[in-house]
Amino acid sequence: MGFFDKIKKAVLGEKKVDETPKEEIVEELEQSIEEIDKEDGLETKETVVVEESKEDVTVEEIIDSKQEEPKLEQPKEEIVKEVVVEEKPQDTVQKYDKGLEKSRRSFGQYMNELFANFRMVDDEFFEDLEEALISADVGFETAMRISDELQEEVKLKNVKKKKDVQATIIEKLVEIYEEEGIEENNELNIQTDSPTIMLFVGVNGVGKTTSIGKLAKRYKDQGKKVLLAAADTFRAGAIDQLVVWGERAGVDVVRHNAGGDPAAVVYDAVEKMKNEHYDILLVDTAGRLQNKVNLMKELEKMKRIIEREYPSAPHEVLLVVDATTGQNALIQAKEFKNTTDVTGIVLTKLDGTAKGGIVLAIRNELHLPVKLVGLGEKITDLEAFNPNQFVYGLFKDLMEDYDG
Ligand SMILES: Nc1nc2c(ncn2[C@@H]2O[C@H](COP(=O)(O)OP(=O)(O)OP(=O)(O)O)[C@@H](O)[C@H]2O)c(=O)[nH]1
Repeated sequence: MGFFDKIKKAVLGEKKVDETPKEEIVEELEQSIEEIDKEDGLETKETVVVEESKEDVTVEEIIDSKQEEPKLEQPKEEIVKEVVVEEKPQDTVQKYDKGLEKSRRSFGQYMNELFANFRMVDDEFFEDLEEALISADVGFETAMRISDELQEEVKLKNVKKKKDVQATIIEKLVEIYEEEGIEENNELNIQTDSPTIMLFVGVNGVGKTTSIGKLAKRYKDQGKKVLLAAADTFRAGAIDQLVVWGERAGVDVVRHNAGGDPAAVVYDAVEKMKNEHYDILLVDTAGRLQNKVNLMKELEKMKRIIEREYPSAPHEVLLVVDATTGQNALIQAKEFKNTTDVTGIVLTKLDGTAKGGIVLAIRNELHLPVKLVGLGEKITDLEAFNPNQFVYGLFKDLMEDYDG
């Protein structure tokens, strides 16, 4: 099996996943329902029409709307069930696929430009390659590493053909995720038999509150009792925003007034967690990097309060960074890593950027695991980071070109 086939298999499974676009699934669903309606002598047109304005309408939403319809009992439910079952496994693949579209396109473009005038693998080619990789936001160190490794490989295997050089580059990029000896656990450290507490840090506007809201919704849907703590007391807006996300997700929020002591919010939240038996506590903190000492002290104080009640907590300190800021995200991550014990990264707004290569830089230069990725603004658009899916989403077109 080819190198890229292995990745494809890991992402898509043995069988080729049906890549039917959601619109087509919906259309099929509508047609099936119409047929059943005709058999039943019902006119369904107006009830099954998908609202044009709802661009991102989910199959679940459509299904919900259909379940309200009268008289269509068993047969429609069966169709609906089928669609749900088929949709779920590829939903994540599609989200990665869509979320990484811009990055994939730009990466492909850099590679195409690089190889447009390819003649041979000489010094000039390696310089151009380094430039192309840096432009694709994989980071300076990563670009140099790939270039060095490629030079060795070229000598070792006498790689000359354009196609083989291209394949080797992608192979090297993918290998960054597969290095032995570097432990990377992309799973969130969720406790199964005791409460889980996670702190979220990151500068303003990166998507901290949104990510907390999305994660809260996910755990709530799994039947967990979730509590949020608005410990970013620096800005009144941040508190209000968390309250709004709490409402959206249907979970409780502990809040104080703006300007209060964040540690006092955490104290109240921990008490509430203990007394009312919450499963998960997500703490929104203020991430003011301009004052590192204060930030460190503030976080340490919060941790001490948490540890007093739950000695193994916090179970995660997640740094939220905005992928659209590219290299700035990397710099922020480096600074936070030096300031506090970050256990993982939440990389937001991947859908809005062509700088998806930043994941490779974070992986190669920081050795901090990316644990969650934001792939859109909807409450369901937060995904567990899956390296295979990421790599496939980023290099899919190139893999298909080179691996046949
Ligand atoms: N496209 C896209 N937008 C996102 C994503 N995550 C967050 N956003 C948007 O980013 C903006 C900022 O998000 P917030 O959650 O308010 O950021 P924050 O870090 O909490 O910022 P402060 O509240 O100012 O500290 C909002 O408009 C979000 O909708 C994502 O994954 N994709």
